[in-house]
Amino acid sequence: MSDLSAIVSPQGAAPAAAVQPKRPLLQIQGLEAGYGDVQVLWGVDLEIPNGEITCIVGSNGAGKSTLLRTISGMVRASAGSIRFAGQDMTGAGPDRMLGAGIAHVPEGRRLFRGMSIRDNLLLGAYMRHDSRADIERDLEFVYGMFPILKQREKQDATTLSGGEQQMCAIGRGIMSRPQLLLVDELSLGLAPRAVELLGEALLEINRKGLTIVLVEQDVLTAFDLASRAYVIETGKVSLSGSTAELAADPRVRRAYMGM
Ligand SMILES: Nc1ncnc2c1ncn2[C@@H]1O[C@H](COP(=O)(O)OP(=O)(O)OP(=O)(O)O)[C@@H](O)[C@H]1O
Repeated sequence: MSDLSAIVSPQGAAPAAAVQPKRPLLQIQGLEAGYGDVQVLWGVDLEIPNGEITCIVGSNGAGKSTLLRTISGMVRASAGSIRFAGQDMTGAGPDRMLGAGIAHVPEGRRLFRGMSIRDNLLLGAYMRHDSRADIERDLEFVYGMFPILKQREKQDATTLSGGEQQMCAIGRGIMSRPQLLLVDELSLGLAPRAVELLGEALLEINRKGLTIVLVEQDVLTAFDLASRAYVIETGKVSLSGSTAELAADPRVRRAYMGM
């Protein structure tokens, strides 16, 4: 496998080993956002520590995907602030967010039909200005992580199984050399074995220094992977803490873990 410190440190930032685990990479304050006249997020405060996996859980329609879309600039905030890697990014659109180091793996994967796996992966690198050799090296890193993608690289990406499409979508995110990877619904519609493989891959890239925010309906999967969690209810943060604390909280167990 190639050296991921190069992938997760796009602007010459400190390599993984030097990352301070508790320093917030992303800070959100009073975030409000929605679609037209429909407000979805109501004053969300969030801190994502550098080097960790943080999960966001909550019921259907709570606003989890909207929160990720607002962080990656696809939905514009109507109030509040977004600070990423020490810079004020409030109001930035998707290209600026991606350029700053935020990659978004959207719900439903959204791979491009009629395009090969390789070309879908290369699309993730479209904002990069570094050499072809660097991009090829990162492609080999993704192929090392998910060998099935290499074996099928010329195949139309949308003919892959759901789990393989999720690998391709995560790989496309990694191809932008992010500092922060947002993953919306890792496990939705996938077989348990696929979820296990994808979870192992996320843990591995996190161990190499990549900070991850995971939106996940399956709270047990989310708590297995993440060290911290936020619970979102009707567009507001209702609870937050370590996943160990929240997994022991009767409110979380009753509402989200069926216990
Ligand atoms: N593109 C859109 N246009 C208008 N309303 C939207 C749009 N996307 C989401 N919504 C609405 O915003 C609210 C929050 O949706 P969102 O997808 O963020 O929730 P979620 O917590 O991710 O839920 P789910 O797990 O069901 O996707 C819902 O009421 C939803 O109908």
